[in-house]
Amino acid sequence: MNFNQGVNIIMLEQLRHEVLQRNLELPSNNLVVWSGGNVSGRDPETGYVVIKPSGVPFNELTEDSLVVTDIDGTVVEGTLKPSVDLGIHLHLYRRRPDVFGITHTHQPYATSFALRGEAIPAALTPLTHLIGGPVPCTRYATPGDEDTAVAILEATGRQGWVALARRHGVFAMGRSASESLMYTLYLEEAAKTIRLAQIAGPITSIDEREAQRQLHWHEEHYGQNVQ
Ligand SMILES: O=C(CO)[C@@H](O)[C@H](O)COP(=O)(O)O
Repeated sequence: MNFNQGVNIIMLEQLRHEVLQRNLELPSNNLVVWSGGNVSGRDPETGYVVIKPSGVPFNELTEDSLVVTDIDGTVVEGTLKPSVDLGIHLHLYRRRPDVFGITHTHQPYATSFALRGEAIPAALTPLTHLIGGPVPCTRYATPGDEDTAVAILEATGRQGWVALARRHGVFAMGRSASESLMYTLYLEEAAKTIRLAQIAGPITSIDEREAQRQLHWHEEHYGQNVQ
């Protein structure tokens, strides 16, 4: 075994661990039930993608049950059939070199907007800090079909991270599997708060320039990895 192979194996082990943990956080955060939804991650060195197997309930998932494929969908490791949404994940990875993790959920509050074909308005922090504008809703695409990825990219443009798939759920991209999950969690919190506020009456969005100002402020000041 040469050194490079050793590094790759360690990196994929780390990625497997991260992808398993993020998948397990889908049902524990009420973003999906049973075996719905999925998380994947892309290894920056090999370009391989680690994804959940199809139809396996989350309480039966293990690191060994995850499937590793190349960017064309050829299985390079794993004995189970990959997620039915693999083609959507791979299409997004091919078109977005900055994306290294994808989370797909059926989270109820955000999906209530997707069902109505409505964007989630940029109405409050922390969503505005993270997204800096409304979360768009795609045109209809058949669930599971790669066309869903085409519709997502139409809605997000080249830089957006999150879209509502019409009559389906949420797809979030990130610089890692963990970051993509984070977007879905903050999105669900915001969607729930907006739905609760809407019971009392209509709500308004934050002004576009102020939402962008919040996004940039957050990038410059929030967390430990800033000056
Ligand atoms: O919404 C869909 C079907 O498009 C999926 O999210 C399924 O709910 C989960 O599929 P697997 O990842 O288990 O194949």
